[in-house]
Amino acid sequence: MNKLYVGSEVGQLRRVIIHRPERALTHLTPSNCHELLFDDVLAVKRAGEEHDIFANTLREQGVEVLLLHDLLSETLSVPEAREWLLTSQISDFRLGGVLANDVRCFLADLPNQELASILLGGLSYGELPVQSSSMMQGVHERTDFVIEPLPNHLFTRDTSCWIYGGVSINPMAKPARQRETNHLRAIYRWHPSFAGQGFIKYFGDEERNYENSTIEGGDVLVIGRGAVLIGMSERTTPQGVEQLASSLFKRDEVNQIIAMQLPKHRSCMHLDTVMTHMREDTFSVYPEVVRKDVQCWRLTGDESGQVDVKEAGYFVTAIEEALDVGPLNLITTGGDSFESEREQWNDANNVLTVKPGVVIGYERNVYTNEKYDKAGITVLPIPGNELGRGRGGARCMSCPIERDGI
Ligand SMILES: NC(=O)NCCC[C@H](N)C(=O)O
Repeated sequence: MNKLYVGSEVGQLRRVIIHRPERALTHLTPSNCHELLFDDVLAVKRAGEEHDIFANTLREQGVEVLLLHDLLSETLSVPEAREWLLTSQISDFRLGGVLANDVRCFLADLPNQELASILLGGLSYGELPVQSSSMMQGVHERTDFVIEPLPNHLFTRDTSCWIYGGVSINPMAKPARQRETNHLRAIYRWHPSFAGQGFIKYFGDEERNYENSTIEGGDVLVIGRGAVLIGMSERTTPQGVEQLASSLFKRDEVNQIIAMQLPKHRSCMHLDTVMTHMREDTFSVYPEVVRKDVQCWRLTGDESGQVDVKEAGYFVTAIEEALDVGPLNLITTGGDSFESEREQWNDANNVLTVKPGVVIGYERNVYTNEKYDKAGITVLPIPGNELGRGRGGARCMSCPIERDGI
């Protein structure tokens, strides 16, 4: 077993968790998709095929691919994990004691793969083969959910993120994603690839109300040399950043955090939708958002967990200093202003670097990909006409658990 460690954004990628979307997508409808943070319904079979191409592109680059569905099923074979997941995901507070108990009894008899599929993909009242005495069944339609689907598990980047020798298991900002976190808590606690592997859990492993301290991994860039770049976006709050920072400094895993303020818009819901790292001295940026005047702070601290915050001026200079490189090469979204706005929306800036200067990106972003090519960045193109409707690209769809430093 190799070490669980993510030393950068751009070093050789070695192992990654991704999620092939299946059952959850079959539950997406025009009436519920916006609440579930998708802009449209997807062609389910085609989305799976697109995802298979993504997975194979990673494998061809020598990356070991772990599938979230398999990890969850394997975790469910540990009796304590099964018990914990059934109690926490099908809680009495969520469904009322009577229905929760009936649903848990039904689920407890299912094989691991099938149970994982329902936990990830949801269960409607019409699909529940149990007649409960609970009032809940009486007051709900067949298409209402007993267990809400979690289609955004597709974006494994966000729910947990590895930073050097440990992981943050993230309290998510939006209700549609909050149940995802327990799946990752269970996997990291009980799955044999993780249990007892001696990695650090920086933040989010406790079952408690984290209130406003939310973090999502799309905002966290492990830029290397002990530095971390974090976006404070629609999802990640300054309170969340300070909590994570304190734990990172306490464990002595990080020497500085650069925190950037972002507008609270869906088009830039996470930092990685407007900025990704492609080579040690090269970033992709969407210039409409990643502007010179964004507010930026440098956080430092020590093993007491105390965090010191100072204004850091221009974020590019802060990154150059942290990495001891310069000047940084910023490749902006391609095309005229119409084209670049359209391509950013379709995740042209959200590429996954597999090794320095080699990235996976959606093939549809022709203007931006051309600019990458001209700058000497190799784009391994994947189709994303279906997957992209969830508003995430290759970086969003991957959770690296093992990657070299720079
Ligand atoms: N890192 C990312 O930007 N992830 C994409 C998340 C898309 C998802 N539909 C969401 O709204 O959370």
